[in-house]
Amino acid sequence: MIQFFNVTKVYKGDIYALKDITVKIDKGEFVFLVGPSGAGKTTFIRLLFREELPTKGQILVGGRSITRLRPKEIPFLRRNIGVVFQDFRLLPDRTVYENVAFALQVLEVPPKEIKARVEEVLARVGLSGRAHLFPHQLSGGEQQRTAIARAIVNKPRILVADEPTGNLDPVTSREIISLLVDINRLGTTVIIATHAWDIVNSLKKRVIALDKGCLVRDDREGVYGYEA
Ligand SMILES: Nc1ncnc2c1ncn2[C@@H]1O[C@H](COP(=O)(O)OP(=O)(O)OP(=O)(O)O)[C@@H](O)[C@H]1O
Repeated sequence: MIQFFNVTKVYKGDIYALKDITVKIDKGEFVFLVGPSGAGKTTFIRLLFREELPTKGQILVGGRSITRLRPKEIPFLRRNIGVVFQDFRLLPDRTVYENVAFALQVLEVPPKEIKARVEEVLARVGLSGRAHLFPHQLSGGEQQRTAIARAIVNKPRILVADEPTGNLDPVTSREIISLLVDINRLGTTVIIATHAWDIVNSLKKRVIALDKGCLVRDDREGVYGYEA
């Protein structure tokens, strides 16, 4: 479902963020992407939803080359990929409900359907009673749950998260990762870039390790490998 073929990304200033990465992630997998700061994790994720283009190599998502998409085809790729960030990126002047609904409004989903789908997804992330609150009235964990609800409300086939627990305490971090595991159990491919070594070590999921832009490890039931 996701394939990187000899992908290299060089940023301005001759910075090799990724070097010759070849990797395949199947439909329905749960993958941790680990590695020290600057290893290339964020770059990997940005390439995946075509926020950046590779300097060399090819990336396929669902059998299609995403490096060759025309600009007007990019929204179709992004409909299949939900993205969650460390800093939540919620709209501060909209409620939980409105933040999630907005993702469907831009796709011109009919209002009646929006209401049903937002209510369903908020129940799924455990926020039914918090729908009317604004982001500043929520805990960090609740803000991240809102961001996850927004990312999955359109039922994407892939969910990527870039350090989703980076701003959260250890207990809340575990809850958020559990939620992502639940989402994966229902069939969504989940890819998480993280420094949370204790969580990675306890879950025994696939671990892809990057270091200085190189893929240095790919283990089926992996561990973090070193302390952050
Ligand atoms: N837009 C950019 N322009 C120039 N260099 C960049 C850019 N984005 C990332 N880099 C560089 O590419 C390398 C990989 O960065 P990346 O953010 O992908 O690493 P990371 O593993 O996500 O790090 P962290 O764990 O600190 O978030 C680093 O050397 C970084 O400084």
